Amino acid sequence: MLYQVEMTVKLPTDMPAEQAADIKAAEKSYSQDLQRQGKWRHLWRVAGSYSNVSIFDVEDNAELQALVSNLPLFPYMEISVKPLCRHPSSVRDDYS
Ligand SMILES: O=C(O)C[C@H]1C=CC(=O)O1
Repeated sequence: MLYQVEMTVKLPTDMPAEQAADIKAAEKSYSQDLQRQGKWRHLWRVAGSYSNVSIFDVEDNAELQALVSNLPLFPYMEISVKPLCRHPSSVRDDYS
């Protein structure tokens, strides 16, 4: 199943810079691993913000919840999720 996930990062303003850098590095590694597995299909920055729009390709709601809740930045993000299905006018044949 495909999901559009929008994540907005809100780190506490008093978080020490080194701690923030460590969490961001862990997040990068985790997200790149999921991208290489094909589970995190797209990752786009929303211009002018500390938000991203992502497309996840996972088995079901439970797998999405497991992956997203393990994000190192999860405690510091607002997240919205929209389930996607194929558009009848789409000419693409590389996804279901
Ligand atoms: O920067 C972000 O949008 C948050 C998060 C998503 C992937 C990643 O490396 O960081």
